[in-house]
This record gives sequence, structure tokens and C-alpha cells, in this order.
Amino acid sequence: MLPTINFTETEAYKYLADHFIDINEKSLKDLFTEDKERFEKFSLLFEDILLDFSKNRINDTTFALLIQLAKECKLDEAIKAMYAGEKINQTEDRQVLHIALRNQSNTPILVDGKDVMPEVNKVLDKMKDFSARIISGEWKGYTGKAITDVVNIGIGGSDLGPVMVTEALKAYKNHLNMHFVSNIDGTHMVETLKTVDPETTLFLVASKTFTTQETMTNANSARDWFLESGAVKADIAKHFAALSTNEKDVTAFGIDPENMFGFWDWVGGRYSLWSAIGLPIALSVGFDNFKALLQGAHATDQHFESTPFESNIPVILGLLGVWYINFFGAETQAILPYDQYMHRFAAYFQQGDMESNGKHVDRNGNEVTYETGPVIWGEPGTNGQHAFYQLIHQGTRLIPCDFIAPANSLNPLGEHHPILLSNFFAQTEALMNGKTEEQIVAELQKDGKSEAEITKLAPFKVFEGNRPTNSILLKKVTPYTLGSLIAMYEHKIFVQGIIWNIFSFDQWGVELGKQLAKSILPELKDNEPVSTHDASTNGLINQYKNWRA
Ligand SMILES: O=P(O)(O)OC[C@H]1O[C@H](O)[C@@H](O)[C@@H](O)[C@@H]1O
Repeated sequence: MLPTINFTETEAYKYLADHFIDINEKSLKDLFTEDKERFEKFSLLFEDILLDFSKNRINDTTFALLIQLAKECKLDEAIKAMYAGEKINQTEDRQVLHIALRNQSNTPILVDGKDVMPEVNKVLDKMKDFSARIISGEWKGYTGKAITDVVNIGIGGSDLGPVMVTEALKAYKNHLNMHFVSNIDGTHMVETLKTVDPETTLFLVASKTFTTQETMTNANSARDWFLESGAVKADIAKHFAALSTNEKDVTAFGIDPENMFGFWDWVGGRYSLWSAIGLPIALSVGFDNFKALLQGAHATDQHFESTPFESNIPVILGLLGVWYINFFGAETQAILPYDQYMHRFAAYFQQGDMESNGKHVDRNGNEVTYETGPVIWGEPGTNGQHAFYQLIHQGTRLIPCDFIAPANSLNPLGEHHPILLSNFFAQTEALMNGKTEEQIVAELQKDGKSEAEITKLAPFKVFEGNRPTNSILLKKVTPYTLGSLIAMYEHKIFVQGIIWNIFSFDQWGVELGKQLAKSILPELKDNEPVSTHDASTNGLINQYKNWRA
């Protein structure tokens, strides 16, 4: 069982609330001037990842109080409970053990007294064998040709992770063409099928439950398309595999259980890329690279489990988020990777974070009296700079940003990488220091502007600065480092969920819309006007019926 402490009633929270008044008066610039050791104090090197959190609106006191907050909320007990396989997903009565999927030390992890590692390793071995056969061309399609294209059909956690990682690791990719169909919009499937050949395509039906409407509809359409190509039912075994926990429905769909890669209900969908759901990753970059991804995540898991909070990266990232959300009133968190390959990283953590911590009821079942999960968003640098950074620099909202960049490019091309990184360094510096009116005036005077022009223009050109950022510098984007980084963000989400006293591993909020869609679908069959809903919904449905061809 997880502790159920209201963090706003802790001693640390009360001190933080007072202390916030002091910090809110201070500028980051002053904090750096006051403390020459600031970078050394507020940065951490973990293998090939440097986290610099010194450009945050904290000082020694803030940091100590945040650590105290984590202790008072019994974060240590919560971490132990997760690692020990306790059923911390209490509303679904399940363990939360994505750490077992990447437990490369292979120490026993018990679920109801039974070590899950032999099962985990068995599936990994099966993935290794299967991916090797597909990649080498030993596996043949129904007309004897090797597989050239893989279409993953899945949505949410059965899509976003594999998409994000295969994109982030594209530099390590082999000859297989990867496609991902998630949306129920027929366009997604139709456009994908236009680019593939049934004789050389492997479909992976990825669904933890194997009941998700979008995925099952897409899988049925793919199967129909395949059978219309001249293949017969027996050929399905050569072109369809399932990544799921639901063997019964996989078999009913017509997929050979031999082609089923299983996982378990103690793996949350949005934490499942490390399981059989990661098969598209293993196919795209080879099993050794997939294993390196798991190893990187495992290194973070060990760090998170055993490092004192003061130097524990996920703990620090989580606490900084709490500081901004609950004291400064920040509503969003930007994730800004200066790496084109990582262009889906923010989208991935939109699900990871918002589905986990988008909760308004605490672990006692009571409405919370404070803010919880932030809105996560972001785009890769430098594109974001030319789109939304204006608001980050000069808007009215405080937006904590995580800047992520690799020191080494996987595509060193002329001056591109130094230019990219000069922007990465410049942005956090600009956000911190801003630009004062005096600086602006001096600049305008130098440009020969008149006093009248200077007075008119200067207010618009001022940057108040004092905008907080984390910088995460990676030596290079490798499968291992990427695994470590993803796991850091996962555990950060866990930390925040514990502080906020919410359940991070259920997702009841996605159910209502699904249920309503199911009841509306039969109403769309005929052209009779509907009157069973509110006036707006009736009006929309009836206009749709009028317009549809
Ligand atoms: O893998 P499945 O079972 O198809 O679920 C896909 C997605 O469905 C829902 O939106 C949620 O439950 C997500 O967490 C999940 O990832």
C-alpha cells in the first residue's frame, strides 16, 4: 500500500510556502552571483547524461525543503513498494513492474510470490529469435519473399513508445521499412497500405487488451486487405503477429499463438515499450540495440532505487516540477529536444505524464485541493524557437522548460551541430538573464535611434528573464542513453504522483468518451434524426446525417 499523505499538510510544505515569498523576489541572475558553487551544486552527471538544474528558481534552502517534502511524503516507502511488486495500482488491483521488463541484472522480482523474470526472459528470447529471422530474410511471406515492411497497428501506449523510439534511433535502423497505424480515421490505414505490398508486409497487432476499438477495426481492415490480395487464411500466420496480454482474443482473431508475444497486466500501457510492445523497435534497430535500450533503463532504475534523494535525478526533476506547479502556479511543462530524431519525445510523454497524473482525486478518494499533473508539450529545437518561444520569453505565463541535446550529432554535417547547440545554450541563458531596459537603451543608442524612438520601443524589447529551465546534455543519442533518459522521465512522473497523493497508474478518464462513442455508433446507421442527447450533440449528429454522402 502507498502512503496517503496530504503534502500540503507537511512541515516542509509550510516552510516552502513562506520561503516561496523570498525566492519569488529573487532573480536567477542574483542567485548565480550570490553562489559561485551553484553549477557544481545543482548539476549531476549520470553516465553519459548531464543534468544541469542550476537555472531553476531555487537556492540551498529550497532544495533542502523539497528533499524534506519528499521524505515527509514517504517517497522512499513508495519506491520500495513499487520495486517489491506490491499492488500499488490499487484501483486496478495490480502491481506496477515495468522495472521488471528491463531488469537486466535478472534478480528475482516477485508477483504474488512468483518470480516473473523467467517469463520476462522467455518473451525477450522469443523477440530476439523472431526479429533475427525477419531481419535476415529467413522468415518468408506467403509467396516465398522476405519481409520488407512492418506495419504496427496499435494506439496510445501500444503505438507512441515504439513510434518515439524507432524515430529517435533511426540512425541505427536496418533495411526494414517501419509504419505505424494508430488512428481509426480510415485515411491512416489507406495511406499506409498504398505504400506496402501484401507479399512482403508483416502486421503487428499491438494491444494490451486486444479489445481497443481503433486497433481491432484497423487490424480487421488490414486482414481483409491482405486476404483480398490472393492470400488465404492459412497465410495469415506468415504475415500477422500479436503483441498482447489477451491470448483468447488473439487466437479468435486468427493469429497463430506461436506468433503471439505476451506481456502481463502489471505492465501499464504507457510504460510498455520495454515489453513485447517494443517488438517494432527490435525489428527496426535489431535486438542488440533493443537490449541496450533496456540496459540503459535498468541503469536508471538502479539509480532511482538506491541513490539518496539529494542526487537522485528523477526525484529532483519531480520535486522541481512540484515547486513550479504548486507554488509558482505553472500550468504547463515544455520538453524541448534539440535533436531531430527525438521529435516525438514530447508527444510520447504527453501520454506518459498526462494519462498518469491527470487526476483530481487523491488516494483516499477525496477531491484534491491543489493542482496535479501539468500540460506537457513541446517540439524539437530550433523549430520551436521560430514558433512558440516568443510566449516562453515574453508571455505572461511561467513555463518551466526541459532542454535536451546531444553533444555529438549522429549526422555531423558542416557547421550544423555547433549552430544547433549554440541555440540550445543561448536559449536557457536568455531565459535566465533576460535583457534589461538599460541594455536595450544602450543598444538603441548605438544604432543611432532618437530619444523619442528609444522611449517608444524600449518597453517591447525588454526580457524580464528569470524563467527556469533544466538542461539535459547527452554525450550522444544511443539506445542505452535513450533508455536511461526515458526511464528518468517515467520515474519523475512516479515521484510527482506520490507527492500529490494520486494514483498514477490507472486511466479511468479515457473510458467515458469510449462508452459514449459505442452508444452513438448504432444511432449513425440510419438517416433518422436523433433526439436522445443534449441539443448540441443532437444538432451535430443530425447535421452530419444531412451532409453525409
Ligand atoms: O494496448 P491497448 O489495450 O489497445 O490500449 C491502448 C490505450 O487505450 C487507452 O487509451 C488507455 O488505456 C491507454 O493507456 C492505452 O495505452
